[in-house]
Amino acid sequence: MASVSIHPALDGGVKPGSAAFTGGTLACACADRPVKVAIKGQVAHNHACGCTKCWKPEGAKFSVVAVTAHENVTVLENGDKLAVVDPSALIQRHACKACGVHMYGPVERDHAFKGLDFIHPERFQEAGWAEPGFAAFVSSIIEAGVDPSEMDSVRGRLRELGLEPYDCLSPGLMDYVANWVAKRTGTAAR
Ligand SMILES: N[C@@H](CCC(=O)N[C@@H](CSCO)C(=O)NCC(=O)O)C(=O)O
Ligand SMILES: [Zn+2]
Ligand SMILES: [Zn+2]
Repeated sequence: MASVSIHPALDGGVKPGSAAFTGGTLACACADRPVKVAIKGQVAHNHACGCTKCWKPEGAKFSVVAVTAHENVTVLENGDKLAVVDPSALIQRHACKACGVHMYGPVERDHAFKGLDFIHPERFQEAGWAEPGFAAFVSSIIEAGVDPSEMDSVRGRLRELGLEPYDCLSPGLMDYVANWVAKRTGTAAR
């Protein structure tokens, strides 16, 4: 039986990134006047995300999403096509109004991720972006309509691809967020 599809860029195996990648240009899916956004440097914390809020290509169960510092993000072309998907969300996802691709999503609110922008490296016109290292918000794919009976095969396939499945973020990132809160409340050990 064919294995369950996770994402078209991952189904054939996770392609390792290149140490020589110094950034590139993200392009939306429009043939006419595509939105282009320059990203300086390699991306960080790349992961597959099963949440309903991240942009996914048609038919994909997961998105591929990473972060970069906001200062590394520059809208190059056709920025007039961008609109914020959900102004009340932590991540201010700027999407192309014509094709729906999310181009960058800054976190501006007081939060552990403030100053970071979420981007979708599969939209880079260049190869070499750092590969995803884990899968986040896996149970959330049920919210998008996946049958709960499929979850064992989804988690099994993610493990086969080397993407450990978590139902929130990875333990390292969850610890980072919790310690940011502990520092705020004065209870942090260090
Ligand atoms: N079950 C919800 C989860 C949505 C969610 O919390 N998403 C995470 C991960 S996005 C990339 O890692 C998050 O941090 N969201 C903040 C935001 O969306 O602003 C669902 O599936 O909708
Ligand atoms: Zn577009
Ligand atoms: Zn997400």
